[in-house]
Amino acid sequence: MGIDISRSIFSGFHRLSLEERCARVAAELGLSDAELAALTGEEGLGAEKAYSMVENALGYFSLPLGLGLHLRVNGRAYVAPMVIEEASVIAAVSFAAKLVGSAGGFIAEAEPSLMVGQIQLTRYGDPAWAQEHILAARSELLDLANALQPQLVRRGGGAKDLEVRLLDAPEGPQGEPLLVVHFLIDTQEAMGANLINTMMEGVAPRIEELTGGRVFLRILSNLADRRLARSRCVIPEELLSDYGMPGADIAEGIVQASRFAQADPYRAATHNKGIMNGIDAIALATGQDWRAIEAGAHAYAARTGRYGPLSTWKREDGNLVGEIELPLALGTVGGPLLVHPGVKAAFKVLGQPGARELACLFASVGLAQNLAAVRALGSVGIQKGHMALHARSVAVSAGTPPEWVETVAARLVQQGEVKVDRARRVLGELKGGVLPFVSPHNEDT
Ligand SMILES: CC(C)(COP(=O)([O-])OP(=O)([O-])OC[C@H]1O[C@@H](n2cnc3c(N)ncnc32)[C@H](O)[C@@H]1OP(=O)([O-])[O-])[C@@H](O)C(=O)NCCC(=O)NCCSC(=O)C[C@@](C)(O)CC(=O)[O-]
Ligand SMILES: NC(=O)C1=CN([C@@H]2O[C@H](COP(=O)(O)OP(=O)(O)OC[C@H]3O[C@@H](n4cnc5c(N)ncnc54)[C@H](OP(=O)(O)O)[C@@H]3O)[C@@H](O)[C@H]2O)C=CC1
Repeated sequence: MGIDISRSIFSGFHRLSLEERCARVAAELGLSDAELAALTGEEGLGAEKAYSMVENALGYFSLPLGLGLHLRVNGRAYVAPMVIEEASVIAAVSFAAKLVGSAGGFIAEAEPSLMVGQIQLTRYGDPAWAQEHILAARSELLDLANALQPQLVRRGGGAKDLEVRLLDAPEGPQGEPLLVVHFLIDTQEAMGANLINTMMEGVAPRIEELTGGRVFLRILSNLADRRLARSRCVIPEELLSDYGMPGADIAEGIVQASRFAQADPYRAATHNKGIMNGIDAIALATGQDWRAIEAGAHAYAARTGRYGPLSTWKREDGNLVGEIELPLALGTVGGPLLVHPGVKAAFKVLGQPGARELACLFASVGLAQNLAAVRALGSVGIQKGHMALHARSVAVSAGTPPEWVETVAARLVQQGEVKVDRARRVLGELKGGVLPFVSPHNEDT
């Protein structure tokens, strides 16, 4: 199932009330009452399911879920469920997606689901001899690994190759070099950690037999650099004009942000945090292992030995061109995907994508979030858009009743001080009848 973005059915969605949003989403995406209830959290995980998922469970914990809108990737339109506690991220993704959509959308690709399983071998004697013996048994070892996951092999996946790596000992030349066997495993629709770990534990004894060495660790690597996803967008500069500034100036600010991130790891960390704002949020909504995604992304950002940005921006022939590349080990089967009703509903909203299609979408969401942030940072600054939206949570933190939240938030933005103390004062003035009341949903924040 896909949605037709050309009808702009979700334009102005943020101006609707909660009830109107639910009705619109259910109607446009064909959600049943049960699916809608699962998505909104009304019929969520439940204590019993939580009990089966983690240890010492007491219950479950809620976070806001919103929809990233206007996303167009490889010609297909998506509504992206996003779970996040931070204001302005979902607005930013939707904003940038709308902008990129008006220029044709994102073009993305994702590599097959090839992951690395690692086996650490010690006390093997001569490194060249051990390496030779392992490589000579390559077919036997791959067959052994595959015999442990016959279903995966039947689906076209499984262990495809192995490599032997010799690494310098961390203690220096006096230490034994580290010998690490890498199995390259196609995990198909699974993220793959459990599949791989089973294989690594199963083949390790044979590696000990072959070399007379001793195996210690047997585990996947989260640096999933054989499972990269890439997304790209090309935006004519005139589409960028805003805040009374020409598009060329906005594009220049974005390119300067990119140069800054390329030159300075201090900036690159924040640049990538912005990217992960979007990716983590859709990862949570779709039940992914977001720690694995985070670990992979940052390790990849440091692959050259110097931490750098996951995305870059340049100006080319009157266009702004953005590109992102990162490892994305995603699953559409297994784990919480079967258990959590909200995750199942999120997949329905996304049109049941496969793992590689999902990775194309994740990369595009990351690039969209990055575009919105660097566009603001390189022009008017982040606070204008971000603090205006953050003001609503500040108003709630100050104890503002729901019907007054918009009024208090608007006042905080107007006064240029988005703080809880100030919100309490504004609330006091409202209660004392000093300020007029503004109804929610009838004005932009
Ligand atoms: C906040 C905006 C989008 C406003 O921008 P705007 O110009 O007021 O937006 P607009 O009124 O032109 O609306 C355009 C579209 O944006 C969306 N939109 C617009 N407003 C809303 C809203 N209230 N709720 C939901 N969606 C909204 C919405 O999709 C709308 O289209 P429509 O659906 O109406 O046809 C803009 O100022 C912006 O993108 N700012 C950047 C915000 C940002 O990046 N936040 C991330 C958190 S900051 C951070 O943690 C990361 C950082 C910054 O440190 C990373 C880094 O340093 O690189
Ligand atoms: N470092 C890390 O990142 C670690 C992460 N984890 C956790 O591991 C979990 C992910 O491991 P993963 O192995 O993906 O999950 P699962 O253990 O849930 O395995 C996925 C299952 O899906 C089944 N399956 C059905 N259809 C397919 C298909 N088309 N392609 C592939 N598999 C299919 C496979 O079973 P069958 O082939 O038998 O049908 C497989 O057992 C996450 O919960 C993660 O948090 C665990 C340890 C470490």
